[in-house]
Formats: sequence, C-alpha cells, structure tokens
Amino acid sequence: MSKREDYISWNEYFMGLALLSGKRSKDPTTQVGACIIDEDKKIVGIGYNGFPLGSSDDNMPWGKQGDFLETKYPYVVHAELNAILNSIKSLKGCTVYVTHFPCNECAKAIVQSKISRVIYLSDKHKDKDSFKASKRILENAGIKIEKISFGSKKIILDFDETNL
Ligand SMILES: O=c1ccn([C@H]2C[C@H](O)[C@@H](COP(=O)(O)O)O2)c(=O)[nH]1
Ligand SMILES: [Zn+2]
Repeated sequence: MSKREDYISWNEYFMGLALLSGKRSKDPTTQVGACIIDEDKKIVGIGYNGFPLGSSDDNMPWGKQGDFLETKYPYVVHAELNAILNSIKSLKGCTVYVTHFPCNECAKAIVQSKISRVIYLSDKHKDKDSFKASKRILENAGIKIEKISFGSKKIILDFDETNL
C-alpha cells in the first residue's frame, strides 16, 4: 500500500487551526483566529477574539456603531493578543498564522513578543489607516509578511464517528 497523497500541507494545517479557533468567537460580525508555531512547527499559542476572561458575554455589547462604550471595540481582546497571552514559551523566531491581517495594536504586540513571521489569509481591511499603520509597524521591524492562498480549497470536518 502506498502513502496517501492528499494529506494537508503545513500551511493548510496551521491556517486550518487558526480558522477553527476563530469558530469559537462569539463576535457576530468577524471571527478571527490566530495560531502561533515555533521553529520546530510546534504549536505554542492559539486564540480568537473575545471578551476578557471572567467578562460574561451576556453583559457586554457586540455592536459596532453608536456610543463607543456600548460597542464591542473597547472590550474585545483580539485573537493575536489572546494567542500571545496564551503562549507557553518565548515567541522569539515564531510564526503566527492569522485569519485576518493584524491591526496596529496586534502588530505592536507581535513585534514586542519577537515573532518573526506573519502569515495571513484575509486582508479585507487593508484600506483602513489602522491596517496601513500595522503594515508599517511590521515591515519596519523586519517581520516577514506572507499572504497565504489556497484557491477554493476546503477542508471538511466530519464529526460522524461512523465515517472514521
Ligand atoms: O487584529 C485584529 C483586529 C480585529 N480583531 C477583532 C476585533 C473584533 O472582534 C473584530 C472586528 O470586528 P469588525 O466588526 O469587523 O470591525 O475582529 C482581531 O481579533 N484582531
Ligand atoms: Zn488587533
């Protein structure tokens, strides 16, 4: 019997984990996931966007507009920051897989934690100033930035045990 040829690549595996992590997010508009790996391809941190630990989701707003204090923006912890804060070791030389290009605040945290590569799937906010600033922060710090592309490839997770 010869080996399977249609196994997933490392990029698909780690971006898949970032996407799966984003599925935990309760943000009704944008679900972001991040997965950090070290130079040995070991997963060292993972996260998604959500409210801080102990903040009941039922007491916090998920809105986007109106009174700033009644929107999600001042309260939500970004996926990249959660992945960094959840990390189990020093992140020097690590790579972060992110479903969305990081904002300027996350870019600063990425630089400060000494992550050296950012691989992202979507840059749908690339025309916003915060994302232009983010690109500048990352580039100025010499961090490698790569847009990942899989064409229309999908990975289907089937939880039906009879199909295993
Ligand atoms: O670097 C980032 C930027 C944003 N997020 C989170 C914060 C929010 O929960 C959403 C963005 O919501 P919009 O409705 O698309 O404005 O994404 C993040 O985790 N990381
Ligand atoms: Zn951010």
